[in-house]
Amino acid sequence: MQRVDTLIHAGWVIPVEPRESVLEGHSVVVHNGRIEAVLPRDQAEAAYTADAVHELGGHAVIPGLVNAHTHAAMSLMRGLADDLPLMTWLKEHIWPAEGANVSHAFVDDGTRLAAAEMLRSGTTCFNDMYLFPDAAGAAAEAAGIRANLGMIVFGFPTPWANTADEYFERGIAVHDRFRDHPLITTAFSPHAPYTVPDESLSRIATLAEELDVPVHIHVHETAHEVDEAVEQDGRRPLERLDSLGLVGPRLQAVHATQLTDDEIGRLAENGASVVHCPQSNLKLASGFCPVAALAGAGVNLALGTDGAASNNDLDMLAEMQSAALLGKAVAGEPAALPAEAALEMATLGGARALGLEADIGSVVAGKAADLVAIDLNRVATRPLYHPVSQIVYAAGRDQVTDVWVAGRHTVSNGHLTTLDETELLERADGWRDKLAANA
Ligand SMILES: CSC[C@H]1O[C@@H](n2cnc3c(O)ncnc32)[C@H](O)[C@@H]1O
Ligand SMILES: [Zn+2]
Repeated sequence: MQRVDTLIHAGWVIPVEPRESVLEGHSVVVHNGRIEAVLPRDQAEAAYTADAVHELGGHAVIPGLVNAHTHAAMSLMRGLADDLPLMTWLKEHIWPAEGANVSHAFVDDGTRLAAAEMLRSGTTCFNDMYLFPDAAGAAAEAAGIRANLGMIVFGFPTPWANTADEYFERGIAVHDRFRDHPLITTAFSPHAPYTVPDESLSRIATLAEELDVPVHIHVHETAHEVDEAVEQDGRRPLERLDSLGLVGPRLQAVHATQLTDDEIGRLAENGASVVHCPQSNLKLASGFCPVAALAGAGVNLALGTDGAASNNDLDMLAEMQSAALLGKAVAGEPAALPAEAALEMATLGGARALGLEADIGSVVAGKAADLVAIDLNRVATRPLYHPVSQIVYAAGRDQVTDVWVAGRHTVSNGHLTTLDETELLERADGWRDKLAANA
């Protein structure tokens, strides 16, 4: 008998790799933060004893969800400005509020609040794009959640940096600080083609190769963005990014609601990922990402919530359901984006986009033990024909009971083990008062 850290006896294990696999009555064996084995329960019990044994018979265990695009600290701006189109929302509400209020302390508190919401709803990894990424990293560390921090770049001053050189210096300092961290990685995160000049974008193309990191950017979010670029520059933004060397396997193209067939082909040929944010696109009326066409062309698809100021939650289960339903509506085809494909987008697709597929995204021996247990023994998900159908089309985040990140039990029976929720709420209220006073 081998002694290990944790044994999870599940009703079903949904490994995601291979896509259609559902392992009934299986156990996940966890040791030193990694998945040691996934076995039928009787075999696991015959071979292993564990310090912690979890009986989760009515539960499905899935890979930790990967939120592939968010602005975590914007949880403190949830509900600040609703029901507006993107550029009015940004220019008249969000950017002024950020200019007046965002600081290291704001990002620390906002990211902790977001991490609590994400962990409790089954997200174990988030791809962040926000000011003060050093504070976001420290908050993620405290929460015990995996994070990819944005080395952000804008073409104008913000509370984080004033000049192009300052953005690069500060971003690279964050990269260096977290270089060997077990849960934290970095990406270049130029905000968008319309806010970052060519010189900075080509510098990013070179540095991303040197540092071996992805490039995370909002692109083709609205028709207005594309039309304005064509008017000013004679080219569509993706063409401009391509000419600057940014359309390649490192690219995480966020939103991509406006794509021609040629552009879909170009993304596929170059191995780029698209990060679909259906609820933010719906709320800002930005447009519809052609996910079925992208999947058909072989483009890797990931899923993100965007920030809580435009979503207005960080709930990846709900996002999966929206993606699956909208994918069918946009394609005019109910077979487009089946439940298994939506789950893959929210897990392995995100891991691939972040360059972390060797480590996370599926429940496979050797990968990190980023795991989520969902209680299917509830009225919302019974009777049960297909666990994956219940997870994608019916389950709510209140059904997430247990979460492990690299083997650490961060949510236990619905309770966060790493952060004090009462304190998070008090601080959130404090920021609400400050933002309201500064408005
Ligand atoms: C580079 S820091 C992130 C920056 O992005 C802003 N933002 C939030 N949501 C969106 C969106 O959907 N499109 C474009 N920009 C967005 C956020 O307020 C920060 O300023
Ligand atoms: Zn965004």
